[in-house]
Amino acid sequence: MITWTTRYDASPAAIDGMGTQALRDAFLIPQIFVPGEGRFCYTHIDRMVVAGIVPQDTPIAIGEGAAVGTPHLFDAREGGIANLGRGPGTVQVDGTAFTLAPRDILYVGRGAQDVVLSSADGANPALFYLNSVPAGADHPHRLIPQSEAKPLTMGSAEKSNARTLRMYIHPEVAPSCLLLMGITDPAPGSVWNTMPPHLHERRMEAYLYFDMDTEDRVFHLMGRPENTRHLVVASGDSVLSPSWSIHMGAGTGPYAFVWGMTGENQVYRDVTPVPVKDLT
Ligand SMILES: O=C(O)C(=O)C[C@H](O)C(=O)CO
Repeated sequence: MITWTTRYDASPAAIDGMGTQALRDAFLIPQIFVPGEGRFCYTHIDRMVVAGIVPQDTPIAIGEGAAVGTPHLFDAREGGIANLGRGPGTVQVDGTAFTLAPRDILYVGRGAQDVVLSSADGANPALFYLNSVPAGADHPHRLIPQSEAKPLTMGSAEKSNARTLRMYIHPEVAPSCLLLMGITDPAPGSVWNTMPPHLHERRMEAYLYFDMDTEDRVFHLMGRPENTRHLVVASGDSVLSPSWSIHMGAGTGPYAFVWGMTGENQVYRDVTPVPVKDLT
């Protein structure tokens, strides 16, 4: 079964009037992985589609495009599909099979029609996570194993923010039209991600937190630098970060997250860092 929800964009001023639930309804996509289902969210934030797909014994086809107004989902879009489960899974794109080990990402180029996802073992299913954005150019489908991603080490243990960020869909690794996608792992004992917090006015971003203990939470910070809010996030929750919002988070235990971006450019360092002392 595939279900779709929608999120409209919100302005920086809108968060002034939002209580906790309104904030969550606008910026959080809760529990995206449901066994046997595909949960899709059409966001009006740069029209990114965010989805979790968990095939068990039956493959799940996601190529149909009614929800985006084209015959097929990828007629005018590209996408990245990460396997965040513990077991392998396969994505068939127009008859070509790509097998994704845990932490591999498949780039699906514009024009794909039949896209069918399956798990090798329904009892230990692949957890497929999709970011899809409008595309104006064709790039070939490409499997990016974790070993081919470009790692960047950032932060320090002294500041509790040492972490490894791996770029998968990025011009230096696997070209795309405007999608960027990667996975960040805080080092053991480090809790903070995305330090220093920053804005990138020319790109939106979606986070998907995963590999967390059921008891743990990440406190994800968002909002304008002078007007911050927080979202309490569990494993399998996705957070939408409009271009006007800072983003950073701290976890109560180990976690990882997938980041996906789109917008005007693919310049990862086109960001405006905000010193922590300037946040209020
Ligand atoms: O921990 C980090 O730093 C990140 O992963 C940063 C994200 O990639 C990001 O926010 C990019 O703008």
